[in-house]
Amino acid sequence: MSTPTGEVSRAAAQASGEPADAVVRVSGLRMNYGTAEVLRGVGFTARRGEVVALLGPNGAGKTTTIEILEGFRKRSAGTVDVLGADPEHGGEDWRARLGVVLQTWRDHGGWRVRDLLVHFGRFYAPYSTPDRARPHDTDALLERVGLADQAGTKINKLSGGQRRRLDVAIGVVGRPELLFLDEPTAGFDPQARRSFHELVHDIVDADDTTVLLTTHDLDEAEKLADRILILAGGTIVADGSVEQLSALVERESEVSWRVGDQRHVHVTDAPARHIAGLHAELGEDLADLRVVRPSLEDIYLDMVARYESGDAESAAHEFVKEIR
Ligand SMILES: Nc1ncnc2c1ncn2[C@@H]1O[C@H](COP(=O)(O)OP(=O)(O)OP(=O)(O)O)[C@@H](O)[C@H]1O
Repeated sequence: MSTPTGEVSRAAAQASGEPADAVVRVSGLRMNYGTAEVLRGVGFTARRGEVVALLGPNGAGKTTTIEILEGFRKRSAGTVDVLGADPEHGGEDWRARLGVVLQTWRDHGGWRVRDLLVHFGRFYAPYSTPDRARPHDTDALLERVGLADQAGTKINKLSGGQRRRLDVAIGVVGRPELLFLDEPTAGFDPQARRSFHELVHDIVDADDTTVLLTTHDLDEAEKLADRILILAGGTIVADGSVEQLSALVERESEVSWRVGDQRHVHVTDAPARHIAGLHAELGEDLADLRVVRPSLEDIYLDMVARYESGDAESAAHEFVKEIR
């Protein structure tokens, strides 16, 4: 699908059933570190304005995937298209359309907040277009991320939460079409996490930005993302909204009850009907009735536990069985 310059034909992509407004297209992506096969055929797309979470256990290959998409890491095989180019051949003009929220800046502690944003913003000015004036107006951006009062503060005097807000401001100062967030709220308390999520939504909605974030936390993926991709065993083992993925796992419930001393168990996709039948049949003899529906989280956490005990391949395999 790629031409020698890395451009991908939109017609070819549409013919293959991919969305026309895809900003990221990945297929058959493989990555080996020496003899270790970390990615074994990863494929997904992300559309314009979509917030996509790449979720998976420690060491599943999330950071590797986004580093390949950012053009920071050379893949072993597969096709990758990001904003119409192969990241391995993306030039400065391509890079200017991306935003990356890195872990907190430590090198610029003596800089003042506003000066640093102006400094980074200058890089984007030559890439301004009629549709997207670059960079963001500095004061408007400071206002939006809640740092207007800290404009003249030195970075080493900011609190942890304020620094993270500055990280986001730096990531979006060039008004990116695609923003990468690698484990954006690792180590946050619940309150800081919630306010960070609101900030990301606010910023990306305003510019219809596509966001690709990594996390190992299902709750974070659910709060931030329109769509979740679960990476395990080197491939994407599930792809959908939380509702879609939950619906897949909630098909089968386990109904258990007791009659006298005897306990009974029945697995069904229609628990209400089964319970009504039991009630009609057993009346007052029906005791200790329980319905257990495994949630997406139960199944995900089981998979992570198995994965982290060293059984990555069977963890991924069992997970796929559970949700199909
Ligand atoms: N430069 C490298 N050289 C060799 N192996 C690497 C390198 N970078 C990552 N790995 C290995 O590749 C695997 C995937 O790592 P990666 O950081 O992409 O996973 P991750 O899903 O982002 O993990 P985490 O959630 O812990 O950050 C791990 O086993 C890691 O040890």
